[in-house]
Amino acid sequence: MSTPNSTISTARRWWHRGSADHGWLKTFHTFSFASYYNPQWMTFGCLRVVNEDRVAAKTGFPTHPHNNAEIFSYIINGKLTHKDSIGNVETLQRGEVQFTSAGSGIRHSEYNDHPNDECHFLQIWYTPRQRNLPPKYYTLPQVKDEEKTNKLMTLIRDVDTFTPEEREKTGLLPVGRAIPAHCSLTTRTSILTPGNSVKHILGHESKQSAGERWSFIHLAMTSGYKDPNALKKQVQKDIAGYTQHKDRLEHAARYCKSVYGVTPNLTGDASKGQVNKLKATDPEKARVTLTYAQSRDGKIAGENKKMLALSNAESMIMTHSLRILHDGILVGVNTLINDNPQLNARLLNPLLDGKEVPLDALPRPIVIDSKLRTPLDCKLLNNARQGTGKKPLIFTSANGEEAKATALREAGAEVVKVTTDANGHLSWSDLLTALRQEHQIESVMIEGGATAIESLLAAHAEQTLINELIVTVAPNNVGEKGLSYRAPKWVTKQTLPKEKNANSLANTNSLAPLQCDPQMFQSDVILTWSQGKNDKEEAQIRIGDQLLSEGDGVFLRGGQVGEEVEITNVGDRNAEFLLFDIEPEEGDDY
Ligand SMILES: NC(=O)C1=CN([C@@H]2O[C@H](COP(=O)(O)OP(=O)(O)OC[C@H]3O[C@@H](n4cnc5c(N)ncnc54)[C@H](O)[C@@H]3O)[C@@H](O)[C@H]2O)C=CC1
Ligand SMILES: Nc1nc(O)c(N)c(N[C@@H]2O[C@H](COP(=O)(O)O)[C@@H](O)[C@H]2O)n1
Repeated sequence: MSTPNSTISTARRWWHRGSADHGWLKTFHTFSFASYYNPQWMTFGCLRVVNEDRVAAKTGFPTHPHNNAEIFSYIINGKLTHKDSIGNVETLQRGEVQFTSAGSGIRHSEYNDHPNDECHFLQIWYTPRQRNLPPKYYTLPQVKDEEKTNKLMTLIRDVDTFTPEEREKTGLLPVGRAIPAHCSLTTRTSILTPGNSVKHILGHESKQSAGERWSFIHLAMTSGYKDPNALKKQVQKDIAGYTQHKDRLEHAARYCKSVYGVTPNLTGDASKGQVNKLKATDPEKARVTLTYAQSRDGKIAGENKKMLALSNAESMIMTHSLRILHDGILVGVNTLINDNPQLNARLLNPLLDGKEVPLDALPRPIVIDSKLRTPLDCKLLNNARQGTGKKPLIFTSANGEEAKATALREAGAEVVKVTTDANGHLSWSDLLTALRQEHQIESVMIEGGATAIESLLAAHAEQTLINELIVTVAPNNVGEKGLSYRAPKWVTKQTLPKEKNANSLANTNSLAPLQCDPQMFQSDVILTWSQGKNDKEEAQIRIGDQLLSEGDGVFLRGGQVGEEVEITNVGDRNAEFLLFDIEPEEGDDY
C-alpha cells in the first residue's frame, strides 16, 4: 500500500505551475507568488511558497524585507550567498540548508557570486502560528548525498518537539539536529536511487497524535531545466496539427519516446536486428501495450459493431508508430472478421528517407480465435502470402476443427492450440508466456476488440500484465447504440464523462497515469498509463497512483496520523525530493 486508502491526491504538474524566465532568474511557483496569481493555488496548510529557482552567475536577489514568514533555501547545485540585517553572511552549497525565521522583520539578500555556474535551489516559506516573533537564523551543516540516499532525513520540525535548550541554539546547528519551525510541519528529504522506496509515517516527529495529516511531495528538477514556454509552444503546435507528413511522423516519434524512451525507426534502412523494438521487462512474458481509440462517450465502434474512423490522421500515424515498436499485434477474431484489418504500418510511408517501412519492422499479427472463424481470404493472410506482412499466429481452443486448422495453415497461418476455462476464456498470463517463450515475441500491442480489452483489463486486476495503456479519445460522441467496453475505475474516470463512470469493473491493480506532459494530436487527446519503468531522461517517482516527473509535486489529503506514504523511484535516475508533512488547521480547505 503506497498511500492510505482514504487519501485524495492532487498532482501539481511542472508545466502547470506558475513560472517566469527573467534571464537572470528562471523560476517555478507551486503557489501564487510574485506576478503569478491563481486563487486555486494559494497555500496548503502553513505551506505558503514552494519555488524552484535557477539564479544565473553573478546575479541574485538584492536586499529585500520579510516578516512573519519562515523561509528556507535547499541548495541543489551551485552556491548562494545570504546576507541579512541581523549580521549573518554565509555562502551555501549543495547539501546545505539555511532557514530564516523572519518574525517581526528582517532584510536579506541572496546572491550567486560564482563567475560561471548557476545556482539551483528550492525556496520554501511557511506561515508561523505566532506573529512578530524575534527574528532567528539557522544553518544545517553540510549533509553528504549518501546520508540521505534511500532514507528520509528530517530537516525541519515543529519547535514544540525540541527541548528548551535545543530551542535556544541558533546559527550552525550540531550534526543531526533538525531546524525548529513555528508551525506543525515536518520537512524531510531523500535521494532515491532507481528501484528503491522510502516510507514516511504521517505525523512523524510531530506533536499530533491522531487525526488527519496532509503531505506535499515535490520532486526536484535535477536533470536540467525544463522550459515551460517551449512545451506550451509545442502543445499549441500539436493542437493546431501538422499538415506535412514528415512533421506528423516526428510528432508520433516524440510521443513514443516520451512513453517508452524508445524512438521508432523513421527511415527504411534499418535491417533485421537494428529495428528499434521494445524489450520485454519480464523474463517470462511478453511486454504489453493495450491500445485502442474511443469516442468521448466511450464507444470503440458504431451500431452493429461498424468500424469507425475515430482517430484523426495524426493519431493514426501515432498508432502505426506504436505498431512498429512491437514484435506482435493482437486482435480478437471478431475484429478480424468485422474490420478485415491489415495491422501494418502503411500510414508511415513514405518514411523520412523516402523509403517504405521494411517487412522486418512490421509486427507479427496475432489473432485469438476460440472457434477458428478466421476467414481464409482475410487481408492478414493475403499480405503474408504476398510477402507484405508477417505470418499470422492464431491461438485457438477449438477442438475437432482439424480441417479448418489445416486450411488456415495452408493459407499461410501458424495455428496454435491453447487451453481455456469453462467459459472458453484463455489465460492471458499463459498466452503472454507462450508468446515470449515459444514465439520470440518480446512486446505485443493489443488493439481490441471489446471482448479482448475487457478480459485483459479484468485479468490485469489480478496480476500485472499490461505495461502501457494508451487510449486515443476522439472529440465526438457515437451515441448509445455504439459498441462500448467495460473498464476499471482508474481507466473510466479519465476516459468517460462523469455520469458514465459508474459502469466500471472493480480493479485493485492499476497503472499510473502518465500525464506529466499533455499529449494532444490535433483534436484527439491521447491518455497514457504506464508501469513507469521506462528509460527516461529524468527521474520519476510513484506515490500511490500518481507518477511524478521532475518538477512535479503531489498534494495528499485525507490520511491519518500513523498511516504510511510510500515513495518509489520508478525511473532510471536518482530522484531527489522534499516531503512536507502538515497538520491541517481549523478551516483549512483545499
Ligand atoms: N476503436 C478501436 O480502437 C478498436 C475497435 N475494435 C472494434 O471492436 C469490435 C469487435 O469487438 P468484439 O466483438 O468484442 O470482439 P473481439 O475482437 O474482442 O473478438 C472476440 C473474439 O475473440 C476471441 N477472444 C477475445 N478475447 C478472448 C479471451 N479472453 N479468451 C478467449 N477468446 C477471446 C474469442 O474468439 C471472441 O469470440 C469491432 O467492431 C472492431 O471494429 C477493435 C479493435 C480496436
Ligand atoms: N487507433 C485506431 N483508431 C481508430 O479510429 C480505429 N478504428 C482503430 N481500429 C483498429 O485498427 C484496425 C484497422 O487496422 P488497419 O487500418 O487495417 O491496419 C481495426 O481492426 C482496429 O483494430 N484504431
